[in-house]
Amino acid sequence: MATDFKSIPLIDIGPLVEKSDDPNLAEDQRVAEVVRQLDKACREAGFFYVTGHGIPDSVVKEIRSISRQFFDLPFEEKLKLKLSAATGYRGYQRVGENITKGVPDLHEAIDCYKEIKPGMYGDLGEVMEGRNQWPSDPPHFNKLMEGYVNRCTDLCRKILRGIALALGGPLDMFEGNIAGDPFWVLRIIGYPIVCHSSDKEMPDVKNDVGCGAHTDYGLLTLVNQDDDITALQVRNIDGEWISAAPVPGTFVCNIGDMLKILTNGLYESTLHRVINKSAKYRVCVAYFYETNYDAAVEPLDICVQKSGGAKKFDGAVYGKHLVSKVVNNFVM
Ligand SMILES: N=C(N)NCCCC[C@H](N)C(=O)O
Ligand SMILES: O=C(O)CCC(=O)C(=O)O
Ligand SMILES: [Fe+2]
Repeated sequence: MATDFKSIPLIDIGPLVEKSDDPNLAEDQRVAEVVRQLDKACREAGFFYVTGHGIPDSVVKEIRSISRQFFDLPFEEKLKLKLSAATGYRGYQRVGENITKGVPDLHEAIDCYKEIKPGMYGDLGEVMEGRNQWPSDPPHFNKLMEGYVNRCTDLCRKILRGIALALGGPLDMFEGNIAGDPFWVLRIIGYPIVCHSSDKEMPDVKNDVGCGAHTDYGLLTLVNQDDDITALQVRNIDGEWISAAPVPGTFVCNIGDMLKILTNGLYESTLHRVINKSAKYRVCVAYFYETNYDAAVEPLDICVQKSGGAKKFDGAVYGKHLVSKVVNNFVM
């Protein structure tokens, strides 16, 4: 459960990352300390920074800088990648096109999802079927992002092995039917500065909130945010908004709805929002590590036992949860 946390903890997960494929992981004292910190952070805030993650800073920065290059393009160029139901909701959305709780958000973005081939998941997958739409310039945009997705996938699998231990379960607790074949989402997001009125990219956006309060949908999110702008805010149990100010070299990592269900609420998917009050356009690339697309997610027995013995949440099929969000996320 979220608490009245006032700041977001920072965890050096180096020992876990180095040893994550070692079958004796659980016996390592440095790993045990990381696991203890993960448990505390997940219980208290559902948000934490990670260092020692092993993804080179040069890669993390390049991902943001080529994203910024894309957002700098003329609107007409960006529109060539326009997202629609026909593209499987993959591609570019202009400022104000994404809505959160009925209000248009002050951000533009490219949404990408793991490929779903026609018929792969039957009716469950149909809405999300399609291939991603990548900018053609710079030519290596696609390769760079795909490489980044692979690194993030690998990192999240390792963090989840730590979380499995934190919950007192076996190392592979989230593999197999849960996330042995994890789905992923990548959102490349730009948050304009708040001001001007008659920009054609922002027809009717009277809102100055970059992204309204929401929870993420899957297991774990990795936020790669600009180093010099504080905009992401996390809500604590008293309703206070705690800033996740950038800490260079780290990712902000947070828990999604599927991990809340699996843990029977021991860990919560914490509400967060984004407000860019700075004088600079903000770039963020958010990677979402999800369960298998067709996973039927239910509270894990071990977590039910640890939380009083009663199931607090109904089960959910991840793909259904995603589709129910995605089809309501856009005004098009
Ligand atoms: N895949 C994820 N988590 N995307 C987060 C987007 C949050 C905003 C969205 N309009 C909403 O209301 O959910
Ligand atoms: O821009 C950010 O810092 C976070 C974005 C976010 O919460 C999301 O896309 O789900
Ligand atoms: Fe989010």
